[in-house]
Amino acid sequence: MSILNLRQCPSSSLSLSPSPPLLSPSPSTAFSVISNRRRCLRLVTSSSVSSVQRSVANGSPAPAVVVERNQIRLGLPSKGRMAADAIDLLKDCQLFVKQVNPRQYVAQIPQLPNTEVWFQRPKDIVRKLLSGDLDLGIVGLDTLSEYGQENEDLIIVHEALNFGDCHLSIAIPNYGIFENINSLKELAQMPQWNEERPLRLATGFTYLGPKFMKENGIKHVTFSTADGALEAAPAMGIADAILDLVSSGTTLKENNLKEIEGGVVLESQAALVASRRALTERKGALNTVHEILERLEAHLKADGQFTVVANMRGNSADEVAERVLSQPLLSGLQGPTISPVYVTKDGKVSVDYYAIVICVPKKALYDSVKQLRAVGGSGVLVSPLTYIFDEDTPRWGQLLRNLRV
Ligand SMILES: Nc1ncnc2c1ncn2[C@@H]1O[C@H](COP(=O)(O)OP(=O)(O)OP(=O)(O)O)[C@@H](O)[C@H]1O
Ligand SMILES: O=P(O)(O)OC[C@H]1O[C@H](OP(=O)(O)OP(=O)(O)O)[C@H](O)[C@@H]1O
Repeated sequence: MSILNLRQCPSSSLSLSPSPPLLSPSPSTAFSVISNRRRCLRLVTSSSVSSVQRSVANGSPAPAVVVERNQIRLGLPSKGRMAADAIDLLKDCQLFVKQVNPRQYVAQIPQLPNTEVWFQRPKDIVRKLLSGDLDLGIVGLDTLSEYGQENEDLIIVHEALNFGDCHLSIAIPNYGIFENINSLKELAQMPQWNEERPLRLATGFTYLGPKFMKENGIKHVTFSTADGALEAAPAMGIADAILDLVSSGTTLKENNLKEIEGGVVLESQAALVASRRALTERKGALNTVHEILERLEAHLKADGQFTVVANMRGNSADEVAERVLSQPLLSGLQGPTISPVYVTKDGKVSVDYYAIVICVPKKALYDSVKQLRAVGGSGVLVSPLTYIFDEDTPRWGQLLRNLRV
């Protein structure tokens, strides 16, 4: 599919140039017509290397100015394993993405009236953040690192959105000459690899792969690339090893491959990313990112916690507090809330016991209940927490320092 984006452009400023090949030996057929003026003709094709990617590869900043428009643009994965989770996460933050139909690539979030959602492939979200066509995006850290190539215009606003967990890792066969090889060091030292016969690594990560091997001093290595099913490459005799994403590890196991010590290039999960230029120059972008960040943090923080309410007999709130705080899992977020429970006895209002309210991490729930019981807690009620809004989000302060605003 190709999109013709027509803006007026002086013909003298047009340039038509074939893109240089990256790692792939086949010459790219991508052409871009670009201008350094704001009014220009841009031809966007689905070919492998776009003008944006070329500018990333050259390390040069994308547009010199922020393109004028009124809406803040948030890029979300259009399909694949991240798409539904990204929408669900926003929904959990009370940000409802309204898409008229699934084939429409633009949507609205009524709660953020100045923001448009654009559905894009993850790698295109990164490219469009760099070109200035998107301001914010949700992508995996792996995609960000591969296509962002450490470009300083990309800022990670929230690095742990709690979905899309995986890691990028080298894997080798668990048979033949690799049977006793269990680390990157051992792999590098195998006598089989030399200038004439280097280690052949198949990967879709054509930026991160060579960078990682270089950083680890592995010289005798060549790279090949494919769009999927890389795990088949060693058995087919096309590669000696692969570098690919792993989550459950099932695909590796089913293809008689194993990971090796020191072979993890990066850990990844979904992240909220922004264009530095958009945050500093686009009106309203910083406010929007603040709101999204606050909602995300409040939801994600609450997601790992339960509210626990229990009753406890005692002579005073202070005495109950001492008992509760003697237990390591019962201090809550800031400390327990302890309130008197009023009862009527013989016509008189009195306080025999206290209600304790604390937040406990979900994974420590049962141990916390045991500790509560151990100090006299009874009638324990547990309910999920929806949001925890702190006074300020540490990531917001970090972002402002990063932007130096
Ligand atoms: N087991 C996994 N394998 C691949 N990606 C995973 C896995 N687990 C989580 N992810 C995340 O999902 C992203 C891949 O999503 P998806 O498969 O939709 O896109 P893609 O393959 O990058 O897209 P495209 O089809 O446009 O090339 C990865 O970049 C990573 O962040
Ligand atoms: O560790 P696992 O849970 O088994 O997941 C890892 C596999 O998932 C991804 O492939 P995907 O399903 O996207 O298909 P692809 O190979 O066609 O990209 C990735 O490229 C691995 O092949």
